[in-house]
Amino acid sequence: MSIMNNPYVQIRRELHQIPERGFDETKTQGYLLQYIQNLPKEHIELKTWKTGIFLRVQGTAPRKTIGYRADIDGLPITEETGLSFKSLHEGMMHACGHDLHMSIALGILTHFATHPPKDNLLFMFQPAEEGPGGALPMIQTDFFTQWKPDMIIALHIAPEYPVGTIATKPGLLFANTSELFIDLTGLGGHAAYPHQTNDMVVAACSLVTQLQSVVARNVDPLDSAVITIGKITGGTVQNIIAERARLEGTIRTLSVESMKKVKERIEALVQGVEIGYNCKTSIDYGSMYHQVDNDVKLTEEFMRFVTNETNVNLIESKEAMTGEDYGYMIANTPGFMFWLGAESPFGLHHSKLNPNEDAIGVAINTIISYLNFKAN
Ligand SMILES: CC(=O)N[C@@H](CCC[C@H](N)C(=O)O)C(=O)O
Repeated sequence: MSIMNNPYVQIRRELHQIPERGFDETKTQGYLLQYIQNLPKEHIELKTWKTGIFLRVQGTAPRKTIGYRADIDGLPITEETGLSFKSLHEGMMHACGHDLHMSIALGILTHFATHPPKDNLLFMFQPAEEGPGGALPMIQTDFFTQWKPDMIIALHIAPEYPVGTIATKPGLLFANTSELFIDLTGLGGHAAYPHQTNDMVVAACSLVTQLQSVVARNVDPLDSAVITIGKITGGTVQNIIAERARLEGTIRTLSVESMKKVKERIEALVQGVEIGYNCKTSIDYGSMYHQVDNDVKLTEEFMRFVTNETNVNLIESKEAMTGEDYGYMIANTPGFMFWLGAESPFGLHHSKLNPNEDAIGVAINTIISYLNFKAN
């Protein structure tokens, strides 16, 4: 397929305009179903699950099933790209490339719906990757058990790599994650009478600073961890001392042991704030994601395939502190994930992320070739 005539660029743009939050992707699911409706039906079977879709391409002489996963949700970010096809949903944006992930999956699916390989293919359009996580409940369904793949693959766009790059590694690729929500409740009051109150804005600010010491002083420097507080809310108006504050963040670690240790330290610091600022606190860890652990043999084989059989430039990447609930999909089924170069001066989760759409054709061609190699 020539990149110039790639219809999946237009599909990506249409999906880009309708970003929706996890498990709220009704328009997105409707768009995907309408597209699939127009594919030849002889070789495909479809089941919807919540806002996601399972779709099996029946192989001509199946010995196994190969899974392909694409995530479908957007993020609560106000888009600032100025693109003609920018988001039509106020305050929502496909700022993590899932619009590209879906259009690439449709491109691959369209090819195999008309040219089925010997083996079965299972396409999974998965909701809620950004949270609270759709992969784990999706693999716990009867649909997944019935059509169970023997291996699964997935990609994620990478704004930092040029188009034409694929980057991955055998073994650990993405971190363990845990969301983090901390609520602080004290005694509010008049801005001019701080001595009669317990100010939760001051307590929250102190806690944010203390949390950074966990990574700096409690985690082995040769291991890696991140604590990010992405949102702080507190108080009501400028001249009232805040009764409540809330921190919302995420924890990332490369090992399960570090996650446990980081949480213990966070709990100790929160307890300290409770005593020091005379307030009540609560911690909620929200959703947690299993690390993405690429199957060594399959990933090495894929890396050799990319090097020998395609015009794509392969890079052996390092681990990243990003999280992906796809990790659950390949925790008990062999599989791997790879980065797809989609150069953009602004990175993932940025309001100006503008991936290079030429990456769509590169991915469709490369994955079709790889699946032809594995499934025939
Ligand atoms: C690829 C990517 O950016 N994934 C997200 C996953 C977020 C999981 C969860 N909501 C959390 O924040 O812990 C990421 O932020 O890495």
